Amino acid sequence: MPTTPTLPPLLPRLLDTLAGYRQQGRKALAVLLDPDDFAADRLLHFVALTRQHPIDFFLVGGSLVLTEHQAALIALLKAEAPQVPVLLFPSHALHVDPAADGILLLSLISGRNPDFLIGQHIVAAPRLRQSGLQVLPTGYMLVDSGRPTTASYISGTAPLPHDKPSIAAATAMAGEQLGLRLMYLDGGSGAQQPVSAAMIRAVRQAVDTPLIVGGGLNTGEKIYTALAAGADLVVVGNHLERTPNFLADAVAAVREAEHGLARI
Ligand SMILES: CC(C)=CCC/C(C)=C/CC/C(C)=C/CC/C(C)=C/COP(=O)(O)OP(=O)(O)O
Ligand SMILES: O=P(O)(O)OC[C@@H](O)CO
Ligand SMILES: [Mg+2]
Repeated sequence: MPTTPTLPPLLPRLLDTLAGYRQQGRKALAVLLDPDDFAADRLLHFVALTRQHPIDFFLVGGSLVLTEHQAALIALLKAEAPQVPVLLFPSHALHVDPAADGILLLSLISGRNPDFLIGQHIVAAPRLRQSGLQVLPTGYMLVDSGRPTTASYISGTAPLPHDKPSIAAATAMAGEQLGLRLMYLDGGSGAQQPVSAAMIRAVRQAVDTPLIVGGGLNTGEKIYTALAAGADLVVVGNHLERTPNFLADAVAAVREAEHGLARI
């Protein structure tokens, strides 16, 4: 007798977890690892650090991504830190890998490039369905950070103006009305200046979804500011790649923001 295929749950567990953070005022930290900068010995050292200074998620992604690098990176994370969920942060339909736990299914709503709004998603959809990955539909907004970033260049889109919180708020509002469940404000990898507190506050007030903020968060102060302005989850990539010991400061800043302590 043919079996009825089981459809994935409407609200995946990871999305539930993030929505829960928002309701409980819990703040979270994700570390972005770029598969193309994969070096097993450095990674092992970094994962050991995360045992002393626990993080909430690993994000795995980059603008190019050679498949075997991504697979090796996920395998290492699953072997060494099985308790930390691994979320794909893809820039292309080719980057779907069922070995991760979930995927930030980004729709680049700050841009006007149909391929990154819906095109890549159509190509990825059957493989995503088959993969069993938890799908987290995410409104992805690139924000001008003073210079072109890899993501703005690769996507061929103009980022949101840095000093226009109201445009970011309306963009997020439209994304939420279209059914997106997370919002991600990103200054872009290696941003010169992070997304402003005013913009984070405006988006926070405009939507009810959990809010992710990343790009150029390279001091505890910047992390604290982003969280205090309303981010639920901050993402740190480049600075931790270069300076793994920054993890202690990053985790401390997240805990301070969570407890509403004033920074000295
Ligand atoms: C539907 C699927 C599966 C994919 C499409 C996903 C979309 C729409 C992506 C939005 C646009 C985009 C190109 C995002 C890039 C996100 C990313 C992985 C940034 C990290 O950039 P790096 O390549 O690490 O930058 P650097 O290494 O140069 O600092
Ligand atoms: O590498 P950084 O600048 O920390 O940025 C992380 C992430 O938000 C990039 O998309
Ligand atoms: Mg990178």
